[in-house]
Amino acid sequence: MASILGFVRRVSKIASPPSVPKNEGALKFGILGAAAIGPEALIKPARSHADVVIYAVAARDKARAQEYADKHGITKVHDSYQDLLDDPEIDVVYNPLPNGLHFEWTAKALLAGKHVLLEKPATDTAEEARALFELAEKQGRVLLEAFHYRFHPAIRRLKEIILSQELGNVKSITTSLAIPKQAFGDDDIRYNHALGGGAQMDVGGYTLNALRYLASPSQETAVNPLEVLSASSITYLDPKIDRRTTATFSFPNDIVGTAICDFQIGWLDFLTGNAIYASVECEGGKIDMANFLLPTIWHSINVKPKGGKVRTEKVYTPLDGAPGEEWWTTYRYQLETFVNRVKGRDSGPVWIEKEDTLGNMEWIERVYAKTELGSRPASQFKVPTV
Ligand SMILES: NC(=O)C1=CN([C@@H]2O[C@H](COP(=O)(O)OP(=O)(O)OC[C@H]3O[C@@H](n4cnc5c(N)ncnc54)[C@H](OP(=O)(O)O)[C@@H]3O)[C@@H](O)[C@H]2O)C=CC1
Ligand SMILES: O=C1OC[C@@H](O)[C@H](O)[C@H]1O
Repeated sequence: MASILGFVRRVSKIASPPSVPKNEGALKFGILGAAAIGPEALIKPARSHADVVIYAVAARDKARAQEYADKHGITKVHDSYQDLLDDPEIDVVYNPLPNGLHFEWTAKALLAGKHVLLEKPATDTAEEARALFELAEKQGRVLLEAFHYRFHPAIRRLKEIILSQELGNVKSITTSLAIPKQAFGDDDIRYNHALGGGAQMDVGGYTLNALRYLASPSQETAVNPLEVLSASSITYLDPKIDRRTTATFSFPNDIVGTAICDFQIGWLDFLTGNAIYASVECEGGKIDMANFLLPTIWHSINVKPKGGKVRTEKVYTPLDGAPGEEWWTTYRYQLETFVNRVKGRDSGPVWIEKEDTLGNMEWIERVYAKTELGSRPASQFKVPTV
């Protein structure tokens, strides 16, 4: 009963988070594109953050941007993406454009002197991601690839249990992120090769990132695989667009990792726990985490010692006493840390470092090399010398 009440309380607060008065000097964010993900990933989380104002939006069609602004209480509507970047009032740019446009518009935002919260995957290629981080360093600006799930205390607790060696050494890890069939129409950006589509680019970025994080020997870092052992895809609409990819990797310390991503699983599989999970096989038993992606809604971490009793843990607030509420989404935790970084405050232990992003992009490309679908096309945009 208590857990049902907790679920209802969290879900209603996620849907309608409380608003707080804004501080003087709050960061002004501008959003590129009237993106579907904007409200969940930034606009709603910002309501409860005193140092964040969602100030401006621009879309290719101004009427669409105006509609988005009216709906979400955004003050300023710009005529174009570039106009938004040229607005001196804006401190931070949120880039939720299609993957194939991440490189160009993040580079332009950094060149305009903005900090950037960049949707995953960072770019189409590792080389592009490296160029963005080099530019961010030159410009002295914060750049974060928004792997939001890493900021939630639940995934950190899973990692802590692994590192405690309670069940001994890790032998293998499987991560899965699958979306029900009807979620995306055939015209979705995810099925568009020129825009950087494909399951491995999208949901597969998380499953790879989670493998790299859970296989690493320390709480704060991710480790790169040694090799893609096998990879196979089911394509859809376009011979280069994977709607499902399964890849296995060897990792240091004799760990084998399997990452499964899919845009089209059946509802029954989705609703019965076969869609979003991380499963860690250790010498002395198994640890399963259901819903590592959006744990605020609901999750469970089941620790199953061989021949022993199963223990279930659920973690909604940081165990180290850092700020957090049980209804904070992964995006809200991420925003807290991002703002602290931009403001030059102590931002705590969690961050997606440059090398983490570069590793993810490199190994996404290696999976596409193994399946022979090939990397997504690099941007034509050339970063001017600064
Ligand atoms: N962190 C997370 O949980 C999630 C992250 N994402 C990531 O966010 C990004 C956007 O995803 P999502 O919001 O679902 O996508 P949308 O389909 O809503 O597209 C985002 C925006 O892209 C703009 N756009 C610019 N050029 C094009 C073009 N040629 N074709 C189509 N759209 C274009 C549109 O802007 P305009 O309004 O100007 O027309 C649109 O609003 C992706 O990188 C995705 O991986 C997505 C979902 C969840
Ligand atoms: O969180 C997510 O879930 C659904 C995906 O397609 C999306 O792009 C991703 O970021």
